[in-house]
Amino acid sequence: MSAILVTGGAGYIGSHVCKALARAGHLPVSLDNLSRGHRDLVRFGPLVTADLDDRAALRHTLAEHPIAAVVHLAGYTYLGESVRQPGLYYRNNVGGALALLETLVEDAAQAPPPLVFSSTCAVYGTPERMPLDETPPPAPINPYGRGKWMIEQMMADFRAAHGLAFTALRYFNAAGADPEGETGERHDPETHLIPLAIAAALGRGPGLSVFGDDYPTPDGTAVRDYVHVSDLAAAHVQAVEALLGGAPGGVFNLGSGQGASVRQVIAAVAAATGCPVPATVTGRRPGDPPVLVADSTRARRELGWQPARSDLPTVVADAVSWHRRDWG
Ligand SMILES: NC(=O)c1ccc[n+]([C@@H]2O[C@H](COP(=O)([O-])OP(=O)(O)OC[C@H]3O[C@@H](n4cnc5c(N)ncnc54)[C@H](O)[C@@H]3O)[C@@H](O)[C@H]2O)c1
Ligand SMILES: O=c1ccn([C@@H]2O[C@H](COP(=O)(O)OP(=O)(O)O[C@H]3O[C@H](CO)[C@@H](O)[C@H](O)[C@H]3O)[C@@H](O)[C@H]2O)c(=O)[nH]1
Repeated sequence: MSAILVTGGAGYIGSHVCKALARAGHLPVSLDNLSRGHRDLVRFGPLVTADLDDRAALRHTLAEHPIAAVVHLAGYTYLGESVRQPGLYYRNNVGGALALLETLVEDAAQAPPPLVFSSTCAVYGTPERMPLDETPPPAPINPYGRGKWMIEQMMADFRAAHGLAFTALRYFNAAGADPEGETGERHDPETHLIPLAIAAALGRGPGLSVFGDDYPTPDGTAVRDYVHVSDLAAAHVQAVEALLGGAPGGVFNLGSGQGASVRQVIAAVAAATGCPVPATVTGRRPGDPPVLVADSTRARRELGWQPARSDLPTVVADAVSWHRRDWG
């Protein structure tokens, strides 16, 4: 059994990655400062409660467990917040990643463990061609995306200087929840469309704000690619195992390949809950591109990735089941 360090393992995607790693016979060792994660979602291996910046805790964790690889998910994740508070994002996400990278390569006598990094389609900015493969040069339009692109470039520099092998997984919109109900999405505050639409439908939150209906899309609302979090988790296991097997690593877009507009998501939530979603159109959210849909051919071909639950009705149904349970 190999121990895999999972930063951000108490978070939404991280907890699903831990489950998938454990299922595949690995020991996920979560490192999370619990600033936005949840202790009770760490169910599949030990938790080290520490900040990425705490180099002593990182060193101790690396010494205590024979860490074969690292999955680096820890970070802040809100595009809108990053526009309002860029310093927070550069300090936590870029500064945190730098502390991690420097600690991983500290012991010059040993090859650093390979790293799988949570990147995002937000690195592409407002690309012209859809679906989107990995060829357009990154041109992020918000501090969150710019920070993720900086981290990808930092990892490439660490590869050149220190032999760090890495894979960057550029996720589109993570959504849904573990179909067995062991973990799911619990952001606080919640800003993501699907949980907010479910909360509005079930009377657990305010009516939904639709951020703009004047986009150049068929119904005027923004189009995104909602990919099931369990499918994302499976890709992490494949990426880790490829690196452990000596593969060179790479950059992969992870999405379902299907675009859904905000209005289509609202309709899917209404169908899954049997309740209408009260919604009002407000202005566009700064930093939001009109359309993002993935071409994940490279991940399918090189990692053998096969998304199984990423059709919108399944994504929404799994999210509804989780929230009904989690909200009690
Ligand atoms: N949710 C999405 O749709 C999406 C899409 C693309 C990329 N991502 C990336 O995936 C990763 C996970 O996203 P998520 O939705 O699970 O978010 P999340 O907030 O649920 O999880 C992030 C976790 O990181 C922890 N964390 C944050 N800063 C930390 C620090 N300095 N030290 C230690 N722990 C820290 C938080 O406590 C939290 O548990 C993030 O890097 C995010 O940018 C998410
Ligand atoms: O109350 C809301 C919330 C969202 N939206 C819209 O719904 C879409 C999806 O928004 P959201 O669920 O907030 O996700 P994103 O802002 O697209 O960001 C997610 O997806 C990105 C990749 O696309 C990741 O990088 C981020 O970490 C992750 O939070 C966007 O068009 C939003 O404008 C609304 O209309 N109303």
